[in-house]
Amino acid sequence: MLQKTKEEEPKKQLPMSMENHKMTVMPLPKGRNSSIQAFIPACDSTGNDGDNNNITKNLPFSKHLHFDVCKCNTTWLKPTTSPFPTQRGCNAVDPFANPHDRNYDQWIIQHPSALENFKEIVASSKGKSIVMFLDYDGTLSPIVDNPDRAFMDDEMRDAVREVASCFPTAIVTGRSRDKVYKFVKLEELYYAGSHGMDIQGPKKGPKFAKIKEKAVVLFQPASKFLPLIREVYKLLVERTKSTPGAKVENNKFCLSVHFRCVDPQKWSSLAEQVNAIIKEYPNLRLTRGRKVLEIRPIIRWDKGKALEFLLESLGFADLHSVFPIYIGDDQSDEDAFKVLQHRRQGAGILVSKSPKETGASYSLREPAEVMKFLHGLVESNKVTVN
Ligand SMILES: O=P(O)(O)OC[C@H]1O[C@H](O[C@H]2O[C@H](CO)[C@@H](O)[C@H](O)[C@H]2O)[C@H](O)[C@@H](O)[C@@H]1O
Repeated sequence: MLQKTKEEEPKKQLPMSMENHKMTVMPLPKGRNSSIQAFIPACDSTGNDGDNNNITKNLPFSKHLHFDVCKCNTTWLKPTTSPFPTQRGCNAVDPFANPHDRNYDQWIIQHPSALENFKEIVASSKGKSIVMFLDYDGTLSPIVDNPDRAFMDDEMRDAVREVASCFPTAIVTGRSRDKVYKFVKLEELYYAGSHGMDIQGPKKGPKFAKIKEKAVVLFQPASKFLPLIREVYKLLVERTKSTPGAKVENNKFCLSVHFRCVDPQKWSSLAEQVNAIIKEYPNLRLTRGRKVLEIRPIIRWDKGKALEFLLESLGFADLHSVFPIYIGDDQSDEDAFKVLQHRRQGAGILVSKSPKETGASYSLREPAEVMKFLHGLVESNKVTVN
């Protein structure tokens, strides 16, 4: 049964153009069991760790060819011209590789390394203003068992600080804004917490000429859901406490139920518990991340909408003069990749070591590569400026 939901319009003090952004109702998964299954990740035969639920084998090559930057079909035959050495060298397919590697090798042709194609990305951004969007978990910090200890190291912080000194930079995360700020600790950034439902501009005034000072003070399109979220948080804590390892995280406008430390035999019953609660609340919906179930208000506001909102608020609505770069690792980041695909603008970069169905044009394997990429951008900006 498709759940009938009320269409919720965020109350706005929005830029005029945002008023045209239609909210659409997200259909919830059909049927009890199918919805539960939809949220239970399974390890695949290639030995992936179960985070990557969208692993697809033998992806059709034409599926995600919405590249803003030129990606000639034959570039993979050439050795890399990137200044960055990578683990995999060039992208040529090895016909004798084992099936898992072959899947990766095919996938990487569609989503080539942002490091190996660094010059291409920079060339595409030439004459345009880069705006950086960075997810947090799995992108700036490694995935760890305890979400309260997902610290970002100082080297990464320096890299983000430097990038933010060159380009407007936003952290876009499922975490609460306060919590991610405690991890990142940089005042000069934009923060979009709770999957973009809690946006705040930099505490330190941005120095970019084009940006109106404090263009975004605070934007919280889901604020009226706050009492509901608090209520459901308590319920979830109460009802999941019998499942060892389960952890409920309050992300202010959304909630996370972590099952990374839960015995896989108990994943299904945990998902049933969560699902049963969500069924009682038609104004909430369930999505899935890396070993986490995410409970959010029904409004169609996500990381993609947050990206559009920030671009417009920053005065960067003009498609031709702006080059947004979005880096993220999780399912929720796909909403932002889709926006870039749709606008045929900028570059979406997925952080993943294994093939995943994605709307991102490029890939990076892990946070360490994200850091190299950020350093590269800073260096290339110095060359441009000087
Ligand atoms: O949008 P993000 O910044 O990627 O946030 C998505 C979720 O990230 C966090 O959970 C993930 O990272 C944890 C720490 O490494 C890990 O233990 C967990 O399994 C991952 O799903 C965060 O704790 C969640 O609330 C966010 O929804």
